[in-house]
Amino acid sequence: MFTEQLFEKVKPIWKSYLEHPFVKGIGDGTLDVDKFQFYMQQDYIYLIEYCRVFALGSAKASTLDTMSLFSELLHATLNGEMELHRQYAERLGISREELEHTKPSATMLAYTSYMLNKAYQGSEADVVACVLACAWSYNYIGLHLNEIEGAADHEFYGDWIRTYSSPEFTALAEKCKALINELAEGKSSQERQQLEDIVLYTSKFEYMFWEMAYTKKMWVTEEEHVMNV
Ligand SMILES: Cc1ncc(CN)c(N)n1
Repeated sequence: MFTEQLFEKVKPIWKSYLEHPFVKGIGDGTLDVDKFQFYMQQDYIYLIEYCRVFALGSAKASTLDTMSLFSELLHATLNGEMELHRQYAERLGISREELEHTKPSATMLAYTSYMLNKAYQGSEADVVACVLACAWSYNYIGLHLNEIEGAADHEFYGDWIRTYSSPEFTALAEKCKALINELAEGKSSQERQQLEDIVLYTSKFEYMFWEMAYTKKMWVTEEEHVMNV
């Protein structure tokens, strides 16, 4: 199956997520809350753009089943996953306004711009390739962290782990996998390579996102500009 081949390609990158201090910190509950807050705000505005990618998928869908799946993913992200962020924001004393108007970091903007560009230019299969690493790798991380004794019961990070390891989130990731397997069938090796490239690039962006969150990196600082003149 196409997703099995894809997994072999992205495995080293995805394994590095599990070793990343941000992800490990969620798993053992030691992550600094200010880093999580930074992540959660960037992730909220990431998800707004991610929803637009699903909408493009619906517009490009060649069957009603595919159109329906993209609209299901859009609905689940807007009203399910983003509700997790809204609840964390409330716990952290961040208003809805502030959350929605978070200033974008360079990595968040680069990642979402890449997905939107590919989704606008490409086919419905390219759109699924754009969202695949997002849905599947979060489920992969959620399921791994859920195996750590007591992690899902952590009073702060437990909600995050329970969301991404939930049967509902797992089912959505599985639907994305099934759709790309269906769409990849009958495609030329060049077209399959194109899909694989999108999944590889988005997987690399996922790592950069964890790193951005851990270092709370927005943009190159004034000092760095000065040093490089
Ligand atoms: C950056 C990122 N990638 C993926 C997901 C899971 N939808 C997310 N919330 N944020």
